[in-house]
Amino acid sequence: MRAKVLITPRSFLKVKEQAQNLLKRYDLDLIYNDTGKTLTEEQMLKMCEDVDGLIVGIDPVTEKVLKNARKLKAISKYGAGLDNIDLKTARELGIKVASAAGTNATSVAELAIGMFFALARNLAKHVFLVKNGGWDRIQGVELTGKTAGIIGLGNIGKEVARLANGIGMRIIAYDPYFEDSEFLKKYDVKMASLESVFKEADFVTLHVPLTEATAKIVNENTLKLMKKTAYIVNTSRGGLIDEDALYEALKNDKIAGAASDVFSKEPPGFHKLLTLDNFLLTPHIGAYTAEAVEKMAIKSIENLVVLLFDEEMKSQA
Ligand SMILES: NC(=O)c1ccc[n+]([C@@H]2O[C@H](COP(=O)([O-])OP(=O)(O)OC[C@H]3O[C@@H](n4cnc5c(N)ncnc54)[C@H](O)[C@@H]3O)[C@@H](O)[C@H]2O)c1
Ligand SMILES: O=C(O)CC[C@@H](O)C(=O)O
Repeated sequence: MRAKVLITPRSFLKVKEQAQNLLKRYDLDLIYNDTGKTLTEEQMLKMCEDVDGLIVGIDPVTEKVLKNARKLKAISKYGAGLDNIDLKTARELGIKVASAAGTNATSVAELAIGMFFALARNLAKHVFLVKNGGWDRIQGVELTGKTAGIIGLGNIGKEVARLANGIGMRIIAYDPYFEDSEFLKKYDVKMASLESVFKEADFVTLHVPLTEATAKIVNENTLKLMKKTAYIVNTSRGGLIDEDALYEALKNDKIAGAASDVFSKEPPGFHKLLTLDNFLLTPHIGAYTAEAVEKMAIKSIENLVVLLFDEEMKSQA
């Protein structure tokens, strides 16, 4: 019987033809999410009910969804973060999971560095000001010579380090699992404690996965360690920040500003952070580039084939 695969990411539709071409040698029925939105748990429950494989974006793959998906054998993440998948239940049910980490590292790192520049030169405020008839100038700061504090030195964190090094920033990083001393030498990165990163960095940037250990890693206590002139950038997951504590720190000018691509609830709807002009935001666009979309699609397809058929993808030549 043909295996059925649900493909949920909205941006996957942009490379649908290429994906179908890659998969044409396999006996698969492909079903797409054509709602134009991230699926809810209710929708996932129904749509996963009779599928053998899943290529998933940030839609919720909860315990309830997994237990209801009786035929599901493989989940291939279209992207890096696995926090939307209940990995413990998947393991218990024998459902295999793979990540496409690395495929969007350049795109996310470029957005993080873009946010450094936008914060340093008040780009959003200046655009708004001039479009509203003003011509005032807000003094900015240079990035050259400033300290980038990278929390999580994986695929994205390393790209941020490479780019920050190119700009002439001093780089410190916290990642207890990092072991590549050659990389540290090449890009002049100094490993530091989490506390030192918060204390010393002019730009703290988050690149850890959302787990029990990292949830609210930015909180009242860690924000208190930061310099009044420092900025925080989050292109990882909303749950890494205690958003109430960030609001208080920004509102009371305890730190200079923050930029976030991600929120604990997406879309955030009305959120008090959105009322602050030292808070920049984007709607989870980190991986939304032509290049990353293609790489995520190809890698998630390759991973699915390995998980479902236990083989490397057959050459398309
Ligand atoms: N905004 C977006 O669209 C977007 C796109 C891609 C990834 N992301 C997020 O970025 C995260 C990182 O992606 P990646 O590709 O770099 O992942 P990765 O797995 O390559 O790197 C994660 C790094 O975090 C480190 N780490 C894990 N737990 C830690 C802890 N408790 N303290 C410090 N370091 C810890 C790991 O050692 C690893 O080096 C993803 O998990 C995802 O949540 C967001
Ligand atoms: O589906 C997307 O576009 C985002 C995926 C991204 O958050 C990731 O974890 O790689």
